[in-house]
Amino acid sequence: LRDRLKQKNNLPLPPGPKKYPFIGNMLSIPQAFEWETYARWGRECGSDVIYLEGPGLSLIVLNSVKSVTDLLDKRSAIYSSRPRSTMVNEFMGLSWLMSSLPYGKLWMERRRIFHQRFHPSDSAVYRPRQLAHVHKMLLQLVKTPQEFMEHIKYMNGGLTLSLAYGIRVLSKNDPFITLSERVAESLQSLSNPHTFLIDSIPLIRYIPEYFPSAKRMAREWHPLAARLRDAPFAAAQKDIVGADGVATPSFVSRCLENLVKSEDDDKSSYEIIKDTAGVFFLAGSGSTTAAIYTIILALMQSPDVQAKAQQELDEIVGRDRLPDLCDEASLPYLSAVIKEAFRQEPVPLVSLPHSLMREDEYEGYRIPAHSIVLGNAWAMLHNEADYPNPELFRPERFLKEGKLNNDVRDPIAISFGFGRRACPGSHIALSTVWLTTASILSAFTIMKPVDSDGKVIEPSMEYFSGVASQPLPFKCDISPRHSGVKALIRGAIDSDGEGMDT
Ligand code: HEM
Repeated sequence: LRDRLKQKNNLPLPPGPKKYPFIGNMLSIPQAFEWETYARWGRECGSDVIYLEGPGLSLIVLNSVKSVTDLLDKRSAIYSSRPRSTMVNEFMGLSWLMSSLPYGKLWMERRRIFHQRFHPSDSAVYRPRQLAHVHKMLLQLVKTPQEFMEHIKYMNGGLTLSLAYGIRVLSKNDPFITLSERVAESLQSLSNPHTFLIDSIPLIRYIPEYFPSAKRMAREWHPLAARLRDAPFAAAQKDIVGADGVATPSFVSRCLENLVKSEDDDKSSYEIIKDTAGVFFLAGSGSTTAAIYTIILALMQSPDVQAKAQQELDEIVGRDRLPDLCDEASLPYLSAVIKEAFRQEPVPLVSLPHSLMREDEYEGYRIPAHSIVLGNAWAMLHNEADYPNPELFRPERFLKEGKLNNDVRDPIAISFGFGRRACPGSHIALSTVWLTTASILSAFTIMKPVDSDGKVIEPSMEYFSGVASQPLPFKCDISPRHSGVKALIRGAIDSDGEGMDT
């Protein structure tokens, strides 16, 4: 063993951009849109695995599907921890969040209960509520189409709150939605190495005054994170023991019922349920909303793509009903549109940071223990070899003879992360994205708005640079495709009826 370790220690580190004494690469890593720089450095070094360093920090960026599969998937037993973060755990008070827990018992307990209660095969639990929330959102689009971004955000927030806690949101200014938005904002910088650098200075936790921004974070974000975990859980518990004793079924209600049945009164069981519901709510709404905004923007920019998707919907679904999840397999063009949107603008451009649990060796390079490992989804999804002319929005690249072409790499397999830490909510996210896109396209036309002089207003196409990539607010003209749209939506809402409560 000693010989082997010695051998590994003699191996070179993977290549990377020029490093300076003491500070390594820290001055050259951009504060924003770093995925494009990582991809360029990879090309310049002729390697899909690059190494960057800073004081107390070693960072590995994986720019190819091969390296991600070899390391994060096949060696996930050692690549599945998360870096310990003073920023997230102590300043922000998010040490309970499953997505930042290190690999180990606490993470496994939470991940297990998530899978048990939201198993992909269990769509009967969430499908009725997805339909009900999407239909409600469609009606809002008829009434105030200019507020489409707000309606989509409320639909996703309402759906996750309903599934996790059985809580119904207010149609405006909902305190829980505002809370989750603020906590999500605080997490936006999480995959940028500058955040890790602050984490890598061990004394920082004792001197928060030294960093004014850290002090502000500690003061503002800590109570918000605690409220996010406690307040909706308390509301759900109150509902369960409410006046009529009838609670809306939810993740929390089912888990608590189970505890009562099993007479398991252990405090830690409550904590696991509370933490898991909290991460479901926080991780579930923002990223799905971001994906839908991207699709709407792409469809507005490509009227010909939109027209083809609508033609397919008219042929298969018709105009007498709204789409349902069971239509998905019959609508390959629409599936290709969604794949192309995930490819062109992946929601997390760089996956959440993984942490290597012990030293490793890959293709003749040494990967130091505790390295932070980032999968650069943007580089993989903009790779010319898999996706020629990657800058173009072209759903046809996924089709052959009118069917989905399985020979083209599926962007969905890259967009939701890797190995044991891959997104556990991907099936809910994908079905919500699909149903929302199909329903909006079947009922509405999305166009660029015009100003008072009749001039088309072009979107800036600018994106917010953070963990979840989302277009900056943009305007769009959404109008019903035919005169029967409102009645169709009202009919769907009437038949959902209990959907809100199943
Ligand atoms: C379009 C929407 C979504 C995208 C693109 C997305 C993507 C991701 C990615 C890339 C990761 C990190 C994976 C890694 O570390 O390799 C992740 C983690 C996670 N996601 Fe999602 N996600 C989405 C929606 C959701 C939804 C709807 C939920 C919950 C219902 C959810 C729950 C989680 C959780 C709990 C984690 C942390 C997993 C862990 O650390 O073990 N996500 N997601």
